Amino acid sequence: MTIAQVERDHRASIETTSETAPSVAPAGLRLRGVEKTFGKNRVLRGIDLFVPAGQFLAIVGKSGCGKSTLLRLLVGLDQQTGGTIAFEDGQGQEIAPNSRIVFQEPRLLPWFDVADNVGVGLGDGVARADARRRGEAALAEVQLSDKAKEWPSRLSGGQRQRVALARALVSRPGLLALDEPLGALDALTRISMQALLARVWQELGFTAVLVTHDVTEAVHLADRVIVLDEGRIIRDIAVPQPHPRHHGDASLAKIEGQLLEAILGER
Ligand SMILES: Nc1ncnc2c1ncn2[C@@H]1O[C@H](COP(=O)(O)OP(=O)(O)OP(=O)(O)O)[C@@H](O)[C@H]1O
Repeated sequence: MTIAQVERDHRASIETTSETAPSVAPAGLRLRGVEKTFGKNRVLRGIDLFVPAGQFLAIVGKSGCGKSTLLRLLVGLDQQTGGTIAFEDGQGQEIAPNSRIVFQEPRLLPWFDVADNVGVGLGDGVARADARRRGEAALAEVQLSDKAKEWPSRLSGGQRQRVALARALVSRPGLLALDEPLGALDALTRISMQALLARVWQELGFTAVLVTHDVTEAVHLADRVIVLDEGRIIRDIAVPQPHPRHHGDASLAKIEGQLLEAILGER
């Protein structure tokens, strides 16, 4: 990978769709008839969806059903070919959201230490010392203060992903999009990262949209799960259980079963 590619990917992960000052208001989402085609490939087919401000939504579905495409539209990394996407605060007033995305790969800059990697999540226009100070504060939120002066190459995969999460959180996003953020981690690290994600979501109150292949992860984290199939929403299931949730909980297992049936087309 060239330096230019690393910088481009990194920029994508800190890019904001907002043209105004960053907002801390959680962003509700309202999608009407959203379509996305690539050439002749109609990937999203008329998505209608309302996500209240502050909700934790998970999107599951078979490989290639359009999950990542939908997520990229939500954070403005790509444009829909039809329909509308609007954002609103908890009172229903339209807002320009401060959106961030975390990818499966942390996409850290190898020539910056950990605190500076987090600080660049604030974008241009923030003094380096201020960005570093706020970066250190965000590192505390992901319990990584002791690694502030470390190089990314010296961290474990789970620690790197916590840095990527801190870089997304440092600007206090109203919408946090998560594209398989735990997909490359081992099972135990995944479980501790799930607990961390649930905690920061509860503490900071942003709207979260998680794309995952793992229905156990979806029901463990989200308070609502939608199933995409060939670019359409075919199931929309609430997960009302309070946090913290426990792996092995029977009521969560039942919802998992319903989701798997929907994904596998058994009903
Ligand atoms: N930039 C692009 N150009 C052309 N086709 C694309 C592009 N991005 C996605 N697609 C196509 O859109 C479809 C959906 O892709 P997407 O990545 O959204 O699926 P997904 O559900 O996230 O899959 P996975 O679970 O395997 O990551 C696929 O057929 C893919 O080839």
